Amino acid sequence: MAGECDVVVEDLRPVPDWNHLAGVDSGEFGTLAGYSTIWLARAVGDEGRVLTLELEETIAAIARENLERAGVADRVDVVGGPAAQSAQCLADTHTEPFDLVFIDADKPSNPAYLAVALRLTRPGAVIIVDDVVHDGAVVDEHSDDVRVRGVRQLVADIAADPSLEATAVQTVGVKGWDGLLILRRT
Ligand SMILES: C[S@@+](CC[C@H](N)C(=O)[O-])C[C@H]1O[C@@H](n2cnc3c(N)ncnc32)[C@H](O)[C@@H]1O
Repeated sequence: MAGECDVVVEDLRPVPDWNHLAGVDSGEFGTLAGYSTIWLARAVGDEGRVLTLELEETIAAIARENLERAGVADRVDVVGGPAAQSAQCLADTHTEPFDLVFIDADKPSNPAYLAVALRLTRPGAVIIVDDVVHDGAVVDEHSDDVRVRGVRQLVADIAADPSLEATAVQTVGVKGWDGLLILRRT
């Protein structure tokens, strides 16, 4: 690997060899303690793989422990570092596409995550983005909330891409972390 990928691969841990993957594979932006990762890992089954990207190495370590406890660590790779950079490295160096991507990291980066997720998936794949309603704040086109602006740009990018079908679903939330966007590559 060369250039920016050196930082991810050498400073953190090796990006796994995704060329061996078979069956259903999922990617995740934003791991935290691994709660959603465990659901993804159970969903992909014995033959599937999950790659999850987490900025903070200390948090990634907690997620790995939880994945061990849940009995799914053998099918998950937690990669520490900035998700956009790690995903870009994967897109540049591996061809194996994901069947499903879950985007749930820093919200201002949502447009960048969508762009690289499209490089890591093939037609028919599903991409899910969490927290896209923000208690209704996303309808305010003048909002200076960077999370809202990230979601609004994401939605605009999706609307401008005729190869994508998407819908947003409201969910119940009390802290402004609500709403799911589900999109499918046609
Ligand atoms: C909402 S939490 C993820 C929750 C998790 N997906 C779940 O549902 O259980 C967001 C996570 O994204 C991580 N994060 C924030 N900025 C990031 C970045 N630039 N790259 C990767 N991860 C990032 C945070 O450290 C945090 O752990």
